[in-house]
Formats: sequence, C-alpha cells, structure tokens
Amino acid sequence: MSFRTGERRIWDATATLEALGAADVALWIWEPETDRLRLNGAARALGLGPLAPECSSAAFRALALPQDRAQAEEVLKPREPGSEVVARFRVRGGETCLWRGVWLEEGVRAAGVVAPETKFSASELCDLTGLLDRRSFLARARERLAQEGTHQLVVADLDRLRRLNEALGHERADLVLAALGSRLAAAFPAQSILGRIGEDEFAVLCQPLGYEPSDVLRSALEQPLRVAGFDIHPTLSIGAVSAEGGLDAPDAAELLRRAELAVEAAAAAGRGGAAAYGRAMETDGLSRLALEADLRGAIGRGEITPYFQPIVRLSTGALSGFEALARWIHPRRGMLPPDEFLPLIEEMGLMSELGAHMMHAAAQQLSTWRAAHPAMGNLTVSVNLSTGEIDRPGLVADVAETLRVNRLPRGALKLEVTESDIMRDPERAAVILKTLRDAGAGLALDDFGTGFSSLSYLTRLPFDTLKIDRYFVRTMGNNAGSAKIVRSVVKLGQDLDLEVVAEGVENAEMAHALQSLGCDYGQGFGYAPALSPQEAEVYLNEAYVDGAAPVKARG
Ligand SMILES: Nc1nc2c(ncn2[C@@H]2O[C@@H]3COP(=O)(O)O[C@H]4[C@@H](O)[C@H](n5cnc6c(=O)[nH]c(N)nc65)O[C@@H]4COP(=O)(O)O[C@H]3[C@H]2O)c(=O)[nH]1
Ligand SMILES: [Ca+2]
Repeated sequence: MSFRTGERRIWDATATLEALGAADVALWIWEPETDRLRLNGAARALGLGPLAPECSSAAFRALALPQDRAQAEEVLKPREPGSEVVARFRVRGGETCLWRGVWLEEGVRAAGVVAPETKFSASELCDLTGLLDRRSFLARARERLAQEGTHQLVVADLDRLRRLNEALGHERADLVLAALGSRLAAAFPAQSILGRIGEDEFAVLCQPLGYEPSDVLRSALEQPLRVAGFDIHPTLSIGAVSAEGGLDAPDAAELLRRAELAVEAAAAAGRGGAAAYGRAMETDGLSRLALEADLRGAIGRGEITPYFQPIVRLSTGALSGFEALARWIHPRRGMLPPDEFLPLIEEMGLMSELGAHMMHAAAQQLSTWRAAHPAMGNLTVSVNLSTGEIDRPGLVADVAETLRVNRLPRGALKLEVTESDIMRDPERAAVILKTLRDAGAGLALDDFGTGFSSLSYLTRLPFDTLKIDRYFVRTMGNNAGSAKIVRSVVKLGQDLDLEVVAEGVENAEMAHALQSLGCDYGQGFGYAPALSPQEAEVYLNEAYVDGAAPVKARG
C-alpha cells in the first residue's frame, strides 16, 4: 500500500485505513489541534486503548507504563505528511502493543492501526540485563529499519568475559553483566533498541546522536566496577555500521552480521578497539570447516612459524629483542594472522602443541642469531603463552630443556603471560612462575592494564618485564585515563625495577610521549611489524644493539 511520488514514499493511508476498518482492525486517529485521540471499537475490545472512544494526549500518555512513555510520545509528535509512525509500548496491565500509522496532513492528523504484541513479552528479555535477547532484538531492528533515515548499529563485545567468569565465578560475573546492562540502558535515548545478543555481546540500534554511538557505548560501559573486592575495568571491542532505512534497507540480520565482522576486526586490532564495517572485512568465503581441516597437521608440516617483531629502546631506537608472533603460511590463502586461526587452534585443543612449537622454533632462531652476531649478547626473544598454558604439565621441564639444547643464557627466552591468566589462581601462578624463573626463563606480563586485578600482587610475582597494552598507548593522546594508566604502569615498573615495554608504538609522536613518561622500551608498526626470519636478519644487521654500536659496524 505504498507508492512513490518523485523521491518521496507515501503510504496511501486513507485507502489502507478503509480496508483495515472493514476487516475489524483496531484503528486510531490523532488530531493534535483538538488534542483528541480516537479509537474504534476493535481497539477497545483488545483492551489496548482507553475505554472511552476518545481521549486526550495526557490520558494517552498515562496509558503507557512510565518507562515506555517516550515511545508513546512517538505517536503524538507532529510530523510532515507521509511520515510514518511506529511505536511500541506496554500499556497498563502489561500488554505490549505496536502502533503504526502515518501523518496525513502536516501536524493536523495522523492515523493508523494498533495491535497487541505478544512476541516481546518479558520472556524475550535477557533475565540478567533486562535487554532484548538476540531474536527479539533482530525482530525490532527489522521494523525500525523500515523507517526512512539513517540508522546506526553498534555492537560491543566484552573482552575476556570467559576469563572474568573463571576469575570471579559465574554469579559475580553475572553481576558485572547486569550492571553493564543498566548502564547501557541509561546511556542511550529511550527510543533506541538495546539488546544483549550473545553471551558477552551488547547491541544498540539508534538514530544518529550527533556524536559517535561507539563513544557513548564505550564511556557507558568502560567505567570501572567493583565486584567482590575486585576492581574490574571492562574493556570492549566495538564494531559499528550504519544504513539507510526504508524500502531498500538491508535486512537486520545482515546488518548485524556486518557489525559483528567489524567487532572481530576491532578485537584483532587489539583489545579495547573499535572498527567501522568495511567491505574488506568480507573474507573469500572459504568456510571455517575447510580451515579446520587445513589446520590439522599444519603445525607438523611447518606451516605455522614464528615471525619476529623488534622491541627497541625508545631513546635510541636500538634493538633489544624480538617478540615471536605466530603466522600461518597457508598453502592457498597465503599468510594468515593469529586471530584467524588461534581461536580454532584453541577449540581443537592444539594450544599446547602450538605453544611448544613456537617456543622451540623461536629459541632455535635466537640461538642461530646469537651465534652469527656475538655482539648481540643481550638479545632476547619472547613467546606468548596461551590461556591456561602456564598450567601445562611439563612446561617447566620443556623450558629448561629448550634453553639447554639451544645454549641460551638465563633470561634470553622470555615468556609473555597475560594478567588474567594469572588472576585465575594467583597463588598457584606465583609458584609456577617462580619455577619457570628458576629454570631460566624471563617473564613478561602481557597486555598490562586490561585486566581487573589489584597491583599489589605484582610485587610478589617474579616478572622482569611489564608490557603496556596497546589500547592505552593508542588512546593516551586524547584520553586522560589512558595517559594516567601509562604513567602509573611506568612508575610501577621503575619502583619494582622492571623493564616496561609499550606495545603498539605507531609513530614518532607516540614514542616521544612514552619517553617523556619514562617508558624505556617499545614495539610497534612505527619500528617494524612482525618480520619473517630473513627480514629480521636484515633488521638485525642494520640495527643498533641496545646500549652498543651498530651490530654491522662491529661485524
Ligand atoms: N595496531 C597495532 N598492532 C600492532 C603494532 N605492533 C604490533 N602489533 C600487533 O600486536 C600484536 C602483539 O601481540 P599480542 O598483544 O601478544 O597479541 C597476540 C597474541 O596474544 C596472540 N599470539 C600471537 N602469536 C602467538 C603464539 O605463538 N602463541 C599464542 N599463544 N598466542 C599468540 O595473537 C595476538 C595477535 O597477534 P598479531 O596479530 O601478531 O598482533 C601482534 C602485532 O602484530 C602496532 O603498532 N599497532
Ligand atoms: Ca604478547
């Protein structure tokens, strides 16, 4: 029942209303000038309107439950002729109803239909947060997208929810989720559609707010929380996409898929990231199953190998060491970054195999470099331990054996462990870390600042390096909170006599800012990305060794 006049789409309301009236559908007509809202008999029979055949706007508002009044207002607000009216609210008595209609003459009269909406009863809401669940979110989004105008969909993924669960227990982690849900509801205008669409995923569909919805989301949800004596600093990966509503609007599920792709890209770019959907995020359609099949045996075939990202002294640019980062050289797809295969490796239970392989390969490479460049006596290589790997039986023996076989001195091979991995069981972690240190491993605390721990336990753990998460480095220029975190981590490092390495140093400005905060070491695209062993060799030849002359000059 709609047609186009020029560019404008107009619903032929009179014809529609006549047809519907004959079909005994509940109809309403609203005339602001006389402050009269009229309903036909069918509406009253449904218990959706006032018992009288007409009511004032005030009485109409009073029909809606207080928290839904803003939605009722949507029906009353005068608009241009042809504008659609869509509102859903619960009326007293608990029934949710959907009001749809159209403005017939500008500000003079609107008319439409009203129907009970049982799909969205309380059971469709997430119990914990009171937000819509995924299905209901999609259903409402679909309707909203039918409205002309720009719509923005933002999806936020709570980083490391699983680890939060492990550390706090489900009940307390649920409290965190509930708190986040109510913060979200308070942060967006009432007509926004809010959902908890996955275990750790929130979504908002809104009209342009005049500022970035990702920022609103972030500042609403990333405030620290205190639960069960823990200070929790939630961090989010955020994806955003916008779309024009109306006849040609994309389907809600498709829009959600794009926003979730953007979330993945943001998460891959670093915890606490945000990304806008872009075409390039679509992969070549090779299915996950195919990838899984390829992954079996990939480690054994030597397809997954360490690449090496330089870690440098910020004041001189001199090379201090490398971080080994896994790359999968896929026979058909080319080089794949860890975020495309690590989750699969984890699901397939291959994490220990990968960890052992990366450590052996990186140690062997370091040993080769040390033999070729005697001047580089202090060169280190770090490898990442995956979640739970610290508990791997035989890890300590494996480290000791690796150092022995490759004739590496104490501290040359570093293990990077994340804060939350330790927080699962700090007492146990302390014992394991100490045996690892005794076996000769260096220990770095990775992604520092993103966890939810108190700092005091650090003094009791045998770390020699703190790595500041790149989220703080990236945002310290325009976010006072991030700058404070960087400053206090650097200070903490100095007090505890630890090396502090900033991750994600992308340009000279960041390097200078970090130095002025007293940070000594950095790694990032500003120096070099992760390099193949051959490229790293070239870098080694050209680099200055930390605190010494160029390696090349010293032969
Ligand atoms: N935006 C930005 N990013 C930068 C910059 N400099 C370096 N990066 C990226 O930051 C990541 C640093 O590693 P991570 O935080 O430990 O994060 C790593 C680490 O947690 C994990 N990972 C990588 N290799 C291994 C491995 O062998 N074992 C395990 N368990 N995890 C690994 O995968 C994560 C992602 O690795 P990559 O994709 O290689 O991503 C690397 C690196 O390429 C920069 O200036 N800007
Ligand atoms: Ca790392």
